[in-house]
Amino acid sequence: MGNVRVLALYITICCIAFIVSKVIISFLLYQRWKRKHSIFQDSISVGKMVIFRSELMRCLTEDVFLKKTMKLTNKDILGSGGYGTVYKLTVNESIAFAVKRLNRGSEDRDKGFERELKAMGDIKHRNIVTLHGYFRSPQYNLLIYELMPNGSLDALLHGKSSNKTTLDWHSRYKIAVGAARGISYLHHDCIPHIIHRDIKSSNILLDDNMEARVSDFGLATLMEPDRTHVSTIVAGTFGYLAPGSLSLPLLLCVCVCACVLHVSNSGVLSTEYYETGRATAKGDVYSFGVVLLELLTGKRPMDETFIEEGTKLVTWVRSYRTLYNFVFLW
Ligand SMILES: Nc1ncnc2c1ncn2[C@@H]1O[C@H](COP(=O)(O)OP(=O)(O)OP(=O)(O)O)[C@@H](O)[C@H]1O
Repeated sequence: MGNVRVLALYITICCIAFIVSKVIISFLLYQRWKRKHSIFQDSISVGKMVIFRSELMRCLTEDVFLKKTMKLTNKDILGSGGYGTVYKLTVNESIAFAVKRLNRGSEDRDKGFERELKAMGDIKHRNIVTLHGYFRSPQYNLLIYELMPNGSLDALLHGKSSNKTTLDWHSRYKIAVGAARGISYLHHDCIPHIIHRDIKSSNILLDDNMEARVSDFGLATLMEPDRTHVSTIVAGTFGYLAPGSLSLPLLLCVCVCACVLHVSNSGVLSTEYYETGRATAKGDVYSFGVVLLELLTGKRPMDETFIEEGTKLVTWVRSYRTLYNFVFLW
């Protein structure tokens, strides 16, 4: 009888040891999986957080922000660009933000971060994405933006067919006018004036009313009102950069731009950013003209078919204009 009891005891101990070891192994594997999937593997508790005062930001204390940020995973990625990755940070069922992470270490990224802060700190305009605050730590710079639920114009026009929405002409017109108002505000009403330098469809985001909002001020340059240009190294996105002179197809768009942005056509014609490295407000107007062509044609400025044919959107539209001139004006 005594032997049976001892055997039972052994079996019980073995079972308990087996279960405990399984629990410990599962816990360690889970920790490893979590570390692999979490974006912020190192603690980011050391850093300085600045929140610009607004009603909405009352719910976001530094503690809540850091806790939620540490839990971000790849599933929360909204998109990524040349300077960093943007995540959706959900605070509660009704409040969410877009957090842009810029890794520190590269001088370029640090400069981009400072530019965004300088340019965006005080801007409140219905056609510009609001910057709510930022967090600066030794490893990362984080920018906290208003979340744009309808993504970017680029994704709407050229995204995967599954999530592509067809834009009617009224929506396209509304987006064009909204973006023009945002750019006009940067050029004329901000002191110092702001030259965006990277106007393109992926930097035009859409709010819940499909209203256009200009975003991404990582290349923005500040300019005193009495100056006409700022000399910089040429940066921006190929296909949107102003060349030595304005090509004909943009004339149509420029008429619209000129009306809304109060820039004279002759001014736009003398844009020379690509050749001289002089950033001017007119360079933004040229890039905006390319966005208008994108809205009108639904084609990317550097569409694959264009590259195959050794052309680009601007030149392609020009060929149609030449045809139009030939048929109707000759
Ligand atoms: N406030 C926001 N709300 C919702 N989505 C956003 C927001 N900001 C950015 N995004 C998404 O994240 C993507 C990446 O944005 P980001 O500004 O980092 O790069 P980009 O403008 O696409 O490219 P690049 O930085 O190379 O010019 C955007 O295309 C957009 O889809």
